Amino acid sequence: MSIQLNNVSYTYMARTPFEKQAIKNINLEIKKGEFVAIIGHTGSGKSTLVQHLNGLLKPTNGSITIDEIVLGKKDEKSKLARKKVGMVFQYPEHQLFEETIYADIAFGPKNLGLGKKEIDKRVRRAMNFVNLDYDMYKERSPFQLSGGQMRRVAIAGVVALQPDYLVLDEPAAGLDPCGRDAIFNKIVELHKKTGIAVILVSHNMDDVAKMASRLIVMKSGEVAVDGKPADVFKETETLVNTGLDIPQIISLMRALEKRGLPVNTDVLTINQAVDSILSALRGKNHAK
Ligand SMILES: Nc1ncnc2c1ncn2[C@@H]1O[C@H](COP(=O)(O)OP(=O)(O)OP(=O)(O)O)[C@@H](O)[C@H]1O
Repeated sequence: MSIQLNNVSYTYMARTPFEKQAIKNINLEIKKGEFVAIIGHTGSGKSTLVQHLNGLLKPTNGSITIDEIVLGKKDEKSKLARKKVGMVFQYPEHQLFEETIYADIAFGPKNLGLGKKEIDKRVRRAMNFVNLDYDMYKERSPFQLSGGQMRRVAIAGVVALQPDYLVLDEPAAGLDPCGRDAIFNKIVELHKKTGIAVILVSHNMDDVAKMASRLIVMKSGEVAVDGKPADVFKETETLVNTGLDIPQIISLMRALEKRGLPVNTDVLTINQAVDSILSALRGKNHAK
């Protein structure tokens, strides 16, 4: 079970004087259950790429399959396959439009043709998931909420669809550090609890290093590197050429290693770094 992109290219305003090729010859497979981050400089083609994953954009060349169903045909199978992919756009709160939070979250499940009982169950679960108290918030207008809360309602609306693949395009853009952490913790929790595949677009290496088990680095519309975070961060030259920084935690570990402390430079989290530094220091003390 996977989403496959076979030699996918996309050109905006094709065959006009303004045409712009945004992605070129992309071959990728994203399997069910993966946590993939797509990272790259602004304009590298990340948003264009992910808008292909649920058939929102149709490739100028190449093809996309979801669980072996080819997208783009107007048949029932293709429509059902697209519904397996939930999409949270940049600034999703701009897409809230119903009068109540309940109605906004229920909108997608209603469109799936689900019954009232099932819709209610999903709305409750989705609100609970994003930490919005059902009884307190269900009748409120989404437009009376803070930016972070509006964002949570928008994410709940996609979660309520119970997709197999969840695509999030910069879901924490514009939020303060607390809001960012809250959103990212929820995404990680959802992934762990349900096994949903997460495809997360980000500019920020530090954010994705902690969460994703695979990084896809985009440069000028192409995939520059694709692999496990620790392996991707070893491609320092490519990353620098791509305009990306390696995570600060890895820079720190490399600096310590250069100064003679035998630390593990593959660590991705603060806890791993602390453990590695402590054990390197203990080793040094033993050697004395
Ligand atoms: N609607 C559009 N019409 C014309 N060109 C576009 C359009 N959307 C994007 N582009 C161009 O396609 C290229 C890739 O854009 P895209 O938005 O996919 O990049 P991105 O990596 O997601 O950037 P960002 O991080 O800034 O969101 C850019 O050169 C951009 O200017």
